[in-house]
Amino acid sequence: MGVVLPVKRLTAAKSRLRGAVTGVPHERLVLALAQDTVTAVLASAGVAEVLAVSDDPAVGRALAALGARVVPDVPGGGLNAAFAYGAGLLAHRPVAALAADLPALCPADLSAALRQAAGPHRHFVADAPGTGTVLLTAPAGVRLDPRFGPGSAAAHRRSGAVPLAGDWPTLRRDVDTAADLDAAVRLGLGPHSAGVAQAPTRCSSS
Ligand SMILES: Nc1nc2c(ncn2[C@@H]2O[C@H](COP(=O)(O)OP(=O)(O)OP(=O)(O)O)[C@@H](O)[C@H]2O)c(=O)[nH]1
Ligand SMILES: C=C(OP(=O)(O)O)C(=O)O
Repeated sequence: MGVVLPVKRLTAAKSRLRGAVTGVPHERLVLALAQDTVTAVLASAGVAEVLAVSDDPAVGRALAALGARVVPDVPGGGLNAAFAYGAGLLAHRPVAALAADLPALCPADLSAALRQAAGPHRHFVADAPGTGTVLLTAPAGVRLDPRFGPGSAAAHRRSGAVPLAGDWPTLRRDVDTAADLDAAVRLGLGPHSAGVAQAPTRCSSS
């Protein structure tokens, strides 16, 4: 499976999270979320390649250092354009589109979801509240057709993608707000976010 992760420019990304950790620059927190997400993805069984889509040079350097391939964003395209572009570059193999704001992600949860996503259909995993999407997959040669954004779980279902029903709490825990970050802290954070938020670490990513 090839995994595509989009990361906005750090100054603009995750605006609802701004100020969530007192004394920590916003850009540092957002980068740490992406670093922990990529670290867990790279440690997950079934992942052959990780492609980050970002225009931010600091994101590019940090994620490339972890082992991701990094390509620039689609000018003016937005989140779904970034996912579609990245998926197109990996279309020779099954593709997974993953939010880059999953700092509690454990490789075991992602690996289990990717195993269930095998087969001829597109699949998705809803976020913890059930309205958003954290993961969308497509078989090799099938258009990803991402519909991320408000109400994306219903939109992905309407588009024909099949919901995956596993528990996977660390996969479903995306972080958009300070309350989401608190919930992720309770699961245990990856090392980058744990350092930034001075919180406990999660399952081992290696
Ligand atoms: N490359 C790229 N990534 C994006 C874009 N928009 C969102 N993302 C990333 O997609 C993931 C999910 O982002 P969201 O939480 O939906 O969006 P956000 O705009 O960063 O957050 P808010 O400002 O709080 O709405 C994060 O990793 C973002 O950095 C985009 O236009 N291009
Ligand atoms: C983009 C999405 O979510 P959020 O902005 O809540 O991260 C989504 O769930 O499709």
